Amino acid sequence: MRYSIDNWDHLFKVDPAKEISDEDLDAICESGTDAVVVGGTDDVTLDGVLDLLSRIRQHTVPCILEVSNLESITPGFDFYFIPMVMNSTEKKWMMDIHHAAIKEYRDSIDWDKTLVEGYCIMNEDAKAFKKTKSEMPDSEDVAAYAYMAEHIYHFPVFYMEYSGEYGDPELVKTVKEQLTDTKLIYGGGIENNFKAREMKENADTIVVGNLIYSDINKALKTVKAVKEME
Ligand SMILES: CC(C)=CCC/C(C)=C/CC/C(C)=C/CC/C(C)=C/CC/C(C)=C/CC/C(C)=C/CC/C(C)=C/COP(=O)(O)OP(=O)(O)O
Ligand SMILES: O=P(O)(O)OC[C@@H](O)CO
Ligand SMILES: [Mg+2]
Repeated sequence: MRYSIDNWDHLFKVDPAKEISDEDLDAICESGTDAVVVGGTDDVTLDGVLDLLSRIRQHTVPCILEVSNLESITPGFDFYFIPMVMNSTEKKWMMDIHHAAIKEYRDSIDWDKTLVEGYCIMNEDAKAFKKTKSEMPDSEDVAAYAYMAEHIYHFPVFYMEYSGEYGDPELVKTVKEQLTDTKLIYGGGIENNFKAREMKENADTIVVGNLIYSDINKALKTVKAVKEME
């Protein structure tokens, strides 16, 4: 089947490095979310990825691997998200690691199922920010990254990543205004229905991650909250 992000309002992101009960994972998969993303920053192993894949595969929800390292890439997902960290100070996270992956996997890649994400990480305390040695952009920088994502790199997705922290809705609005074809994903600190809706006002798609582990019932409610908009 060919999936498309064009109609995705809501994604859950589950972390292979974290424990999740069958009951909670089943509820996530049956919640009505548009897809379940498997991804994290630290301690992502092939075993952890395969464990989640086999459990999510018991449901019909589309299952996406957001690739975080070369060691945990595996076939079997409906879709692959490839992060490229635009505000990293190291070329590795925008070029070298992808170059290595292409050398290893180029014959296995189905580009119809692969989506490149221009990431801008905006929480200094996030593991991904530290790992990629990102530098904090100001509003003008973020808008310029978004514009570059669309017009220079032709990325299908620009991802405003506040992982662990709630971002600035006004900045999300400004960024959305830079984009025509490139889709805007917002993720970070969505911990209730209000925040889910506030970010979905301007982002094309919102991602709920940590709330799954801190308050599963609130996390599940965010699906209906954004699906009821419009
Ligand atoms: C066999 C097969 C099917 C092959 C196809 C595989 C495929 C499609 C390959 C494509 C080729 C390619 C170019 C791959 C690139 C692979 C790669 C290693 C990219 C680097 C990704 C990257 C920049 C990682 C750095 C960390 C990062 C930005 C992760 C994104 C996820 C993220 C920010 C999670 C949030 O963090 P979290 O862990 O949740 O934080 P907390 O724990 O604090 O909550
Ligand atoms: O974990 P939270 O803060 O919900 O962020 C979601 C996602 O953007 C993380 O990559
Ligand atoms: Mg997380």
